Amino acid sequence: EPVEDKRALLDFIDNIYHSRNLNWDEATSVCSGWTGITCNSDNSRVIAVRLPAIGLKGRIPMNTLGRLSELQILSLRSNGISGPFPPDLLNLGNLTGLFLQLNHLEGPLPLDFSVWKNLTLLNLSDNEFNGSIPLSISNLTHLTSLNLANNWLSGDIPDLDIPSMKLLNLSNNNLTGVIPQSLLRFPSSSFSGNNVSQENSLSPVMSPSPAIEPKHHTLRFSESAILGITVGGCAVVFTVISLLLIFTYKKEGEDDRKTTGNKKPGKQERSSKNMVSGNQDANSRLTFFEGCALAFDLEDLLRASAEVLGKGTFGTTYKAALEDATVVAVKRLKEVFVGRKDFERQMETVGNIRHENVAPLRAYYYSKDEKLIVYDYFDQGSLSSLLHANRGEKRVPLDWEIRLQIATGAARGIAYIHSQSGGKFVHGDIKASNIFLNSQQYGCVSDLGLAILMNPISPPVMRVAGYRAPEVTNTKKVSQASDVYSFGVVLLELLTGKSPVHISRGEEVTHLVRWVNSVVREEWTGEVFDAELLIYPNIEEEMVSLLQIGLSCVARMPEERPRMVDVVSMVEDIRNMNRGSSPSLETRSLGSTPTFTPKVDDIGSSSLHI
Ligand SMILES: Nc1ncnc2c1ncn2[C@@H]1O[C@H](COP(=O)(O)OP(=O)(O)OP(=O)(O)O)[C@@H](O)[C@H]1O
Repeated sequence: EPVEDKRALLDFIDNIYHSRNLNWDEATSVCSGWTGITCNSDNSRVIAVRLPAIGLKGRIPMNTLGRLSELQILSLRSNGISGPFPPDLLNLGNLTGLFLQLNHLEGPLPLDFSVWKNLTLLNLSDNEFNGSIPLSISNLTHLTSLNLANNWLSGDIPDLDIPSMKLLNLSNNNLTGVIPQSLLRFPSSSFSGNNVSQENSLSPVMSPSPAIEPKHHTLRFSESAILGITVGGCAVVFTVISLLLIFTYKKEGEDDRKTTGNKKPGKQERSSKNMVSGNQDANSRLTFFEGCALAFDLEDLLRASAEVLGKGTFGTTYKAALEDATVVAVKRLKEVFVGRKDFERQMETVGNIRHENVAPLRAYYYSKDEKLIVYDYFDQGSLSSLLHANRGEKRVPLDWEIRLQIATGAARGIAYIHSQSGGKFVHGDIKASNIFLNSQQYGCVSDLGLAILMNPISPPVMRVAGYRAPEVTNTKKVSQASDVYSFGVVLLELLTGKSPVHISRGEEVTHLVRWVNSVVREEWTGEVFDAELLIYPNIEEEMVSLLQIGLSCVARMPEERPRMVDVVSMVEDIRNMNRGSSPSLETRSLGSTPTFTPKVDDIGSSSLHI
């Protein structure tokens, strides 16, 4: 526990106004989930403070943050910090990233930037800084990105000859004179909104730039173009999250411009963005859940690099990489059926569900045009991709141990979900693409509670239909029993390696539940298991046990399915049973499940023969 750093942080937060509550409790460890705080690997020092859009107002108190001498990243963007450049920050000699954009800082920039010799990312844009750009910035030999746009900086642009610099934005200031030769590799947009020229330079025409364009420039794509890309299922990296929000911004920005006569367009855009991302406008902001260590705002999402992960029933999901290296999954919901109140109520319920086998909902955003939800990003992919992707030569088999852990974890997660809201909560969309691996490599369920927000008459696509219980004819009819059915299909998928609806023998479409039932009836049980599993010794009995559980879950009549808590103990018993004495394979039948006996009519009375 870095006691000194903790004290410094408490001194900081106790002495500055902030409208969003933080979970910085003196009684808890600063390194164990304090919002926006990251410690080093042995928890001896705080190395990152990220507090964007928490409604900070006023000056940064003296002798507070400056005591965090090992700090590498400081992000206080999108707040209402005012006054001169905080002198305290000059003590942070180990900073690699400093993000103070979108505040109300004023006066000159610090004269000597050499104190931050390790700085790679510097963003002081969208403030009210004036005076000239200090030449000492050129001493920052590791700098890769410099953004001073939308300030009131004046005078000549100094010769910032920094070979590592890939991104430069000095636009919308009052800079004059000639662009130095060393900066001509950057696009003209880096200097727009100033009174600068390229005259007198050796090359009269801008040379093609090897530098990366600032990401927010991609805002000029049209929504329809992006939707086209999305529908095309393209997985190339785009800066598209920004586009999800552009209409909201555009509208407000336009209104702003109509009502003010300011000739600095950048600043007007800024204020409209602030209104959306700040905390004042309760109607359109990202709402975070208690205990969430993530700290970013819409502004950050706007700038994020985003990759389309896939398009599902409820919308499109993106992997968004924020400037500070935080990676999240953002789901853009389409056709939300309910109004704001119901949506928020459901989000609050879901957001407060915390269990190691339930993917935590981190934040949501609701406006008339956009509904977004933010989750942690799971970098191993979903159970669906683990099972079905790369079935060719490059395939890494999903071993039995992990499959059993996925089943156990997901079952526990669903059982926990069912215990919420007075034992009435329904997931509504259990399927392999909504199950991920948690840090212990157990299953973890995501996307809970979305089904009832969506249009109840949307027809299920075939992929989804395979998981849907027979009685669910529209999304309003989902129930805990239908979750159990869907989980049963997931178990069958885990065991067979086959999708719930798959093509077999050429064109013929096979429904997994029917296929497994018929193979079992024919007493060819051994045929159902994924060939990948057959290489593991001594797991037949466990596979058969899991198959029994799966088949009991997919019973046709809802009342004949086990409850999820029973499923959990049955799945857990598979391992317990194996450790103790267990009946031999020959003597076990489908009807011998310890805690639940499925009806013979549904699954047949035949013994399982391998
Ligand atoms: N938090 C996440 N981390 C990593 N990948 C994710 C995350 N959430 C979703 N995905 C993946 O993104 C893709 C699209 O997900 P999405 O939830 O939009 O659709 P789906 O799960 O296929 O269908 P549905 O919308 O019906 O649940 C899927 O492959 C899913 O596994």
